[in-house]
Amino acid sequence: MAQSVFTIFGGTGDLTFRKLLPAFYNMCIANDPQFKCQLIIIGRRSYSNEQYCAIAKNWVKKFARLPYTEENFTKFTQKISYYQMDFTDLNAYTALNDYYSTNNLAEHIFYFAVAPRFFNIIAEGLTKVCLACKGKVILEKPFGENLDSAKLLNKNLEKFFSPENIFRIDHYLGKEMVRNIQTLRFSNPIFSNLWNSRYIESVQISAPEDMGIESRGGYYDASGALRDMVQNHLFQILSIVAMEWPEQFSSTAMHDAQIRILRAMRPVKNIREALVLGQYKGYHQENLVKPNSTTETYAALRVFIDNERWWGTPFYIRTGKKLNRREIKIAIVFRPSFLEKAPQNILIIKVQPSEGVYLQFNMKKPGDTEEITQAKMDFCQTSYVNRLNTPEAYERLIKACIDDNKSWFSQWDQIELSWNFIDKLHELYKWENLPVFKYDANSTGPEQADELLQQSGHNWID
Ligand SMILES: NC(=O)C1=CN([C@@H]2O[C@H](COP(=O)(O)OP(=O)(O)OC[C@H]3O[C@@H](n4cnc5c(N)ncnc54)[C@H](OP(=O)(O)O)[C@@H]3O)[C@@H](O)[C@H]2O)C=CC1
Ligand SMILES: O=C1O[C@H](COP(=O)(O)O)[C@@H](O)[C@H](O)[C@H]1O
Repeated sequence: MAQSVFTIFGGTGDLTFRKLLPAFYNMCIANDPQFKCQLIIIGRRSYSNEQYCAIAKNWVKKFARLPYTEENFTKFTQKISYYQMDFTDLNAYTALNDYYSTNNLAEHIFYFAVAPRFFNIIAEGLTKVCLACKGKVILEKPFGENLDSAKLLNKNLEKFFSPENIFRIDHYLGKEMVRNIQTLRFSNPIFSNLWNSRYIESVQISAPEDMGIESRGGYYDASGALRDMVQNHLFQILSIVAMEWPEQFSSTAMHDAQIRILRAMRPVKNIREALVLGQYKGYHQENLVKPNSTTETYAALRVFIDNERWWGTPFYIRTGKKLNRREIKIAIVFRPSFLEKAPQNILIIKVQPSEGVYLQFNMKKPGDTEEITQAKMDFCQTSYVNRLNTPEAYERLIKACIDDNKSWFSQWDQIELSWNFIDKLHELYKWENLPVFKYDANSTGPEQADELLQQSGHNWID
């Protein structure tokens, strides 16, 4: 197999250090003869290769799935070339093209690991790179900053890259337990028969993070939690949890099933009952954040899906920065039993940090009593040994791109529908002049997010 040349724009950014380099390290040292790559890292800072690799080393040590060894890291650094350039300078691309020719680099995969406002300019610059239009491009989420910019971006990118070479990545679609949702749902009649509003009271998708925005103020302050997490990752999860049986596990069938859910999302009328935004205290002191910024670092929302299966069952979504924990989980809360004292059954799909499934049901307390107690069955599929063998999301998706497999990449119509929904939420929130509530770092977020559920007699499952 030919060697793929990955050019990573945004090579000094958080995504590259935290996720991409550790993923490439894993793939490079995994001894897969099929995997051959070269990494051209684009950054505007003045680093030698050695300096760049010395910084990368600490990130790889901390985040790579496979064990760090000096020998392996040295092997990995042989694949890395740091290339200094300001990617907004259109003249700089001629020199980049010369660099590719001198070093005989073809089979390009361009990775746009940058804020979406830079996608256009990089694509324009690449028109000066002879082989670029034959290459593939991986675009990070969010694709655009709103519906209008996403449409324009789509049009412009398709002028340059052919549609089959455009890979819109959403790394949540590479996560093991997100991939598992459909198997869990459809291959288990004990779940599939109950997977509807008759039996399910609410669905809760939670993705709290303990980190703040770290060094990403430049990107994050223009984005916020709804654009950064909900429009893409969490709506993808919602549509997989809610979709109908896709008839086959083919990518087109699944994509169509997801699209039907996004179309059925009920437009919000009363924003006060649907959305709570928050911002952690101290956010204004973060680097590159505008003074008085009202960007939300927390979002909680309630969504309804207007179809027969989900009529009347709310889907709650919450995510935020600087909260008291980092996890992703999907809680399916079943309707109460006719026995008043029996707590509700709950099924939790644990996506991270541990992967597994948790089921809560009722038993008789042992002994001479009729009291009810909860049985908590916790299946954990992450053990240390297993983790070493589970390809991480980015590894999977990067390999899929090399193989031209688009099954688990976002499609344009999904992006369009979810932007449409998110834009309206933003507009309504602004129109009603609703506050962005302050919350303490290390907390569960603003208390107004609890009230969002309490209005329907529900509570977040923690
Ligand atoms: N961080 C994460 O965990 C994830 C991020 N993403 C997505 O990845 C994208 C980037 O995010 P993230 O890495 O966090 O953002 P950062 O702000 O950390 O990184 C942005 C990068 O762009 C570079 N850059 C900006 N302007 C220029 C320029 N003119 N010339 C050259 N380089 C430039 C920055 O360089 P410099 O260092 O010099 O400022 C930096 O390397 C976003 O779309 C985000 O949604 C997706 C999944 C996960
Ligand atoms: O896309 C993004 O994802 C990360 C969270 O990813 P995870 O795999 O660690 O759950 C988030 O921190 C970042 O803000 C966002 O851009």
